[in-house]
Amino acid sequence: MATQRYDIAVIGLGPGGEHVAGELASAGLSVLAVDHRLVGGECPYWACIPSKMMVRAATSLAEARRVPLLAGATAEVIPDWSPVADRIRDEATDDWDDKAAVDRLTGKGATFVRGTGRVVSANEVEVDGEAYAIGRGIVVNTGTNPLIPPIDGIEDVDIWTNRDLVEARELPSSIVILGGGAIGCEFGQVLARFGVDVTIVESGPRLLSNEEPEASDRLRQLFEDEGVQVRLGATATKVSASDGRVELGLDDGSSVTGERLLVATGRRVDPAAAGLDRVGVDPGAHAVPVDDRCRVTDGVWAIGDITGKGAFTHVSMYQAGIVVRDLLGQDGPAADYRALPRVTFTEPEVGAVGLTEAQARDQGIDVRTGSVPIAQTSRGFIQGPGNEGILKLVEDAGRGVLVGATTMGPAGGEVLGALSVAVHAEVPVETLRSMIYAYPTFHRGIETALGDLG
Ligand SMILES: Cc1cc2nc3c(=O)[nH]c(=O)nc-3n(C[C@H](O)[C@H](O)[C@H](O)COP(=O)(O)OP(=O)(O)OC[C@H]3O[C@@H](n4cnc5c(N)ncnc54)[C@H](O)[C@@H]3O)c2cc1C
Ligand SMILES: NC(=O)c1ccc[n+]([C@@H]2O[C@H](COP(=O)([O-])OP(=O)(O)OC[C@H]3O[C@@H](n4cnc5c(N)ncnc54)[C@H](O)[C@@H]3O)[C@@H](O)[C@H]2O)c1
Repeated sequence: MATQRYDIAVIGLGPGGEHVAGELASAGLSVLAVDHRLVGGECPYWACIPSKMMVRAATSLAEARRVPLLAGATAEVIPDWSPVADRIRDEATDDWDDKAAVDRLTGKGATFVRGTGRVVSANEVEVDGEAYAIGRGIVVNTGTNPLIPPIDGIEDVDIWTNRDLVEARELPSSIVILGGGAIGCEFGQVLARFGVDVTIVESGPRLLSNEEPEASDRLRQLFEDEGVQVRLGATATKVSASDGRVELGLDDGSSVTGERLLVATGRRVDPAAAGLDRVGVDPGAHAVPVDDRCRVTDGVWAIGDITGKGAFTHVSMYQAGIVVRDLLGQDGPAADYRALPRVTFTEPEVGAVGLTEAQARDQGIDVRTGSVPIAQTSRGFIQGPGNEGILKLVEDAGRGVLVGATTMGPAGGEVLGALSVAVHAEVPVETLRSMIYAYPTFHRGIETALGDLG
């Protein structure tokens, strides 16, 4: 029997859950906010922020190595992981202490409980066995955990996930990375630039398989030029460890070895762990079904990676805003994922929004594409070393609007901004063609790619 009552329970305080709890408490509702680890979730402590600090450091090494090509001589650039590890501890994670975040949340009036929460019904939750009656709504933002594939021998090997690498004080001399998605590519390039011998093993035919093949192919080439070994279409059949090395056997009979094995093969959603099976969600679901207000059922909302709408912090925050409005009875647009932006922070950055060419064709859209290699633009020419990339547009020719774009190149994630507006607002291609694009910018490549649509 629940003796304590709240208007709202937020189970899991990833970026979106923390926002929902804070906003609703500030609006005067009584809010029970629950997390069994750190307030803020994966993003600030083991994901976006520390990984982008690593990228920042690795990019500075790459730029220093370009000095002889552009600006004279440098003393030898000697990579050292200590400043990165220190920055992650001191500036990003406060040594994995969330006191500041907890204070911020409770300062807004929420009650924070550190524990494992579970939905019991649409008006009751449980935290470590303690029951709470919930009057107005339960919001679930429990995120994901690294997915460990069932490879023969893997349970006997001390594998790394993103969490181990982010916490590492020292780097191994060599590493095998299983998975060539966003995590594998970002970390793989960082580690290679710090002198680690990196092998990426990807079971699919290309890196960043959700993005345009042109981007994947360029990235693979660049990685190989930097000394990263890329094994595509390779399935791991067994793994073992001995003498301080991990050996991964592959389906073609070959094997790869490294001091460490980093598993980056996607994420696992566990609806039942959050009690969502109690309100009708299939416990084996790979994503929690939600409507366009992120409702699972009457009285229960879900946001973030578990909804399968894009495992990004900006999706979690976007959905949080929708749920806050819904719970406060305010008007506002429903969720619309047509112009979902994403950026993989390799160098060059791979920015993308909306549909790829293949996805647009699969939807039966009358597709026209236009593209330009960044090196062929004025700014790319000026940039010289490090100017690799491509800008590609996907047009719905029937409607004369862009439905997708890829901005791979220096500052690719920033160039993406203009094209996110174009896709989101369905700006007519003719209007985009009539604009003035500043010279010589990277985004001016958009004009050239528009001219190439055909
Ligand atoms: C290495 C890496 C790099 C990334 N880089 C980027 C990036 O650059 N940009 C970007 O947009 N995204 C990035 N992401 C993805 C991003 O981290 C997630 O999309 C983001 O954290 C949002 O997740 P979420 O809202 O689902 O919750 P999460 O951040 O996963 O947080 C969920 C919270 O719920 C808690 N929890 C779980 N179960 C329970 C329970 N039963 N009871 C109580 N608490 C519970 C957990 O302790 C956790 O604090 C990256 C991910 C990784 C792994
Ligand atoms: N910059 C960013 O926004 C950013 C950065 C990192 C992670 N993320 C988010 O985190 C999520 C998880 O990242 P991720 O890289 O783990 O997942 P992912 O889904 O992006 O990539 C996983 C890759 O592993 C491969 N794979 C799966 N099983 C395999 C196996 N047994 N052997 C070899 N390869 C295998 C898949 O084919 C896929 O290419 C991403 O979906 C992304 O949304 C975002």
